[in-house]
Amino acid sequence: MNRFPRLLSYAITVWPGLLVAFAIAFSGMLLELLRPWPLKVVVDYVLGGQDLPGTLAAMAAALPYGDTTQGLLAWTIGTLVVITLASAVLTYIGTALVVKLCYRLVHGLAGELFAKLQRLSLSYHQKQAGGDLIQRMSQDVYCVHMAVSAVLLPGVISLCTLIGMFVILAQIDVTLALMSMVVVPGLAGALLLFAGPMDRATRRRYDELGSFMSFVDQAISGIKVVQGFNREDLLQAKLQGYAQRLGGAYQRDVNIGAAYKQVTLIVTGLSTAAVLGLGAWRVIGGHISLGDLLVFTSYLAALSGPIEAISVALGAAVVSGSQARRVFEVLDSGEEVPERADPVDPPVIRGDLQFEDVSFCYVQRGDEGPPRTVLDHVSFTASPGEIVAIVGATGMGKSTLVSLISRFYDPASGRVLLDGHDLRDLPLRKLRSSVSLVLQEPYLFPVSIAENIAFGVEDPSLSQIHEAARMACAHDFISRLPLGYATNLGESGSSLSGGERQRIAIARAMLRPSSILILDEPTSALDARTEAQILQNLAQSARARTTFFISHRLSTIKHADKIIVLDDGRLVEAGRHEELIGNGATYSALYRHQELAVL
Ligand SMILES: Nc1ncnc2c1ncn2[C@@H]1O[C@H](COP(=O)(O)OP(=O)(O)OP(=O)(O)O)[C@@H](O)[C@H]1O
Repeated sequence: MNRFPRLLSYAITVWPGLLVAFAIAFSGMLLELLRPWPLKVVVDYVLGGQDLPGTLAAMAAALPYGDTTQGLLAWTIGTLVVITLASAVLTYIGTALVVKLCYRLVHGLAGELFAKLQRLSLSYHQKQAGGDLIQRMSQDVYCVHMAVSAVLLPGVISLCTLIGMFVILAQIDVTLALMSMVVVPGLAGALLLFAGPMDRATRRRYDELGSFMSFVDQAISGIKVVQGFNREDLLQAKLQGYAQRLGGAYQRDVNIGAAYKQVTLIVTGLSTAAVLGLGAWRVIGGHISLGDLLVFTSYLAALSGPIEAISVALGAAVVSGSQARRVFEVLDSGEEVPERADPVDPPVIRGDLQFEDVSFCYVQRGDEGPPRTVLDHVSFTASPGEIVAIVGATGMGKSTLVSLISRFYDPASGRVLLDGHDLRDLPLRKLRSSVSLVLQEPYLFPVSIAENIAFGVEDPSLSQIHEAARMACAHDFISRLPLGYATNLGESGSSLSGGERQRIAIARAMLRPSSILILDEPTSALDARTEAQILQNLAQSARARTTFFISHRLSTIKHADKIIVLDDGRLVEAGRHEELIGNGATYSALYRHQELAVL
């Protein structure tokens, strides 16, 4: 669907409020149309001494002192004051209502965008800059506000005002009225000329703003590295570059908008001058009265209002359409993890996993060359109650392997089966709710410790949270904090040490009653004693689950039920510690190497 009509389809969702807003705006428009008439009454009938025409004479006679010159003047001025006041009140109420409706639409669109972002695959998020997505979420969603408040309402009302004025002007003088409409094709031509450049300039401006935001976001997130390496100057210089590009795009956008506005003003001004000249000529020729010309010229002056509003609305339609494109790009992105329309939905998930000839490569961007195989025909099984350790040198595909279990990615070939079902046939929510994760870089939210531990579970009790923390050897250090479990963590838990963050992440995983537990180097920042204690607790709780444990410290995984050894994406060995040592191959070489390193 075209961007602008699609934006307007959101407006329909608040149609009762919009109808009221239109009704208020129409009333305001009618008042505006009435505004010049008291002028004619004063000039022609009060000052000019002409007789009031039939209806007006009857109305005046019905009013106290309406049939006297002073009375008529007082009533006419009174009417003008009432029109002015009523117009102001209606404008205020209308504006407040439109703002309320528009914010509802903006929040709705932002909510839809956020929901979509949460569903989009990891591959999508790895390609997108976070700052740019924030820009789309926080700024570009206002396109729907602009579409309603700056395009739809003023556009329709101004068009009706224009038509109303034309009808009235035509009654005074058809030739002049037609002449005053010469402005319309002039404005249409200006829009045709400017729509393309305005669209491109707006798009570039918001794209540059997104890049700027992303740069600032990354610089602030990496502030420790920046300060530690004394690279503030480098980032400052880079910021200047981003700011300059943004400034250039901003100026171009504003300049094109200003040029469009000036061209529309010139078109309006020229047509007004022509009509004024012709009008004066027709008064001289005796075709219309001086009062008629006054009414006509005040309509003509008033005409510039709706005409300008229409040209502004058309410009706003282009700008909101450009912003909408950035929102719809995300909404229309098909990079969600695909789900079957009729998934298999087993009542319970036991955690029986089977990798069947699985190969995988990350999708590369166009400029990154051909995809590299990260997992190469990997096959193995893991049963409930088993602790499966995955080992191998760095970059061999260990994290990638476990990320297939949560369906962060799908295999390029082969299958991963859970309880006999291909993961792609299971409902995604069900699959993910049966998996508990501790990621290599534990992410903590800037909320309390208790909320962080409780993240994966609906309303756990405090004692359950404490128990999970005890299992993760985190209870003691949390209890020593002045605010204990209520301690609020900074961004990404920056107020804690690396080992403390890891233990909170482990507690979060422990609390979740899932049939699969994935621990990706969960204890790399812990001392040997704490690590041993956590592993012991884990071994006790692991009896009911299938546990995957990735570690570079082979001493920690000696007691695993199965050890899988990856080498350059291939599964080269699998078995218990003693068997693999006996094989004298990759694992035993790695193990011997680490033993020597300890000595
Ligand atoms: N999102 C990604 N896009 C492209 N390549 C990736 C991506 N993530 C990982 N890789 C590449 O895939 C390979 C395997 O990475 P993976 O993280 O699975 O290794 P690993 O064995 O867990 O390493 P480590 O022990 O260092 O954590 C690496 O060469 C890595 O560079």
